[in-house]
Amino acid sequence: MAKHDIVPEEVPTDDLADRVRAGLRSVEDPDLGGSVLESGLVADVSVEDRAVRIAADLAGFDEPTAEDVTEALRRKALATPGVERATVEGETPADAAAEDIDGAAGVDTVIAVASAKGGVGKTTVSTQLARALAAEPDREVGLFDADLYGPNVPELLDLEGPVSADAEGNAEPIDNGNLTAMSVGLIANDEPLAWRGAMAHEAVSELFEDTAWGDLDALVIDLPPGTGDIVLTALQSLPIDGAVLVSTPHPTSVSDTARSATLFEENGVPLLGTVVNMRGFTCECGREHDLFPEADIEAELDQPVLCELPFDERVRDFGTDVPDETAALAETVLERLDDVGDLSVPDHALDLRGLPKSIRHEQATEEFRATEPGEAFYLINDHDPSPLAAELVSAVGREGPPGDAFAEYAVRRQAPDEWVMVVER
Ligand SMILES: Nc1ncnc2c1ncn2[C@@H]1O[C@H](COP(=O)(O)OP(=O)(O)OP(=O)(O)O)[C@@H](O)[C@H]1O
Repeated sequence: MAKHDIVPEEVPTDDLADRVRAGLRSVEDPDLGGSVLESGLVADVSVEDRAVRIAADLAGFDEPTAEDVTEALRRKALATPGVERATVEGETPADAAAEDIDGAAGVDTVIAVASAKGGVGKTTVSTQLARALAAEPDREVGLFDADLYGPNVPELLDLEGPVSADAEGNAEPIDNGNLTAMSVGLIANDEPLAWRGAMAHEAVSELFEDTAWGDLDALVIDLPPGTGDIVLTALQSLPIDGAVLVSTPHPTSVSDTARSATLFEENGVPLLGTVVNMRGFTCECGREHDLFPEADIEAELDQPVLCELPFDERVRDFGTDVPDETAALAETVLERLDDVGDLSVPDHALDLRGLPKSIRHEQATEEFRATEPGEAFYLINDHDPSPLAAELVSAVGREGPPGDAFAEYAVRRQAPDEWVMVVER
């Protein structure tokens, strides 16, 4: 007889949760001794449709110990009559660290501006975009100049140090009227080369996090050019909601931009589109000239062109004026952010973070198999869960890439340590 046959059809979930808790009482906390319930290792037990979820604080254990504790908790839960499935979810070191106050905690939306090549107008676009966003009176906007080797934002915005620290020791951004800004150039004075070296790539994310941004609606980051270590670390560690790429219409700039686009996609940062800078110019007689009339950049990069900016020598003298093209760019960027916005994650999503890596795949496939056909399965992980999707395909006897095998399949990085995957079973 299957064990769930010996309990009534409808088991009140509170009773079942109590019975699971009673069973867990005999599992010992390997660190503090005594029961995992008394020691606080098990923070919560919840039940839905005979499926048990145990929230456990495994952050302080090494991998093998966390694995043993997880297995012991699952076995005990599954041994409780009426329980069909048991999942253990761990509080991650990242959850614990989230309690630390981070200078960027009050920032709603982070937009990165990047280019594969130097000199294509990335800083120009970043500052204009930030100014255009800040032109809306109710919107608080910041600009972070992460370009270690050519921090030009202080010059463009006419910013000067010194940078002072607030009571928590975080750097105060410089107030530029309607914008607040921080630049590695303000910290490194005239010696940006001093940032070179093994730790340079970490310096960008440290300065970002150690800046007291306050409550901002939007923060624009001017990334360094290229696809090197600094950009990669910034992509992986900063909470970027979407990226704007800047390219000129020149074929080499476009093909380099395609490489940047791949890097962003591989790191789960949504691409908002491309700004094509210096597309053409208007001569004194008033005629417009397109320098590369054949270039179909939208098709080549397979992503939207957000706007095309002409070559305009007045570009450095706009000051706080917002040209029509950049005002429209800001609106398009906000619309695109809505399009690529975070997936809304239900409470019952399977959170694999904090669990020993060796059991994550098993838990995910088990839970996915138990999902009703046609229902959406949500999974949260601390790194890209895409490789797991192939296992889900075969777990339910399907074939092909996940995008073809399932009616709905999406992976989104909501925060540096929060990747969400949704798959329709
Ligand atoms: N649309 C434009 N029309 C005319 N000049 C422009 C335009 N966009 C940028 N420029 C000029 O081109 C130069 C490079 O621009 P910018 O500093 O914005 O590029 P970048 O990509 O940030 O460069 P890097 O990161 O390599 O320092 C600047 O002198 C800038 O004033």
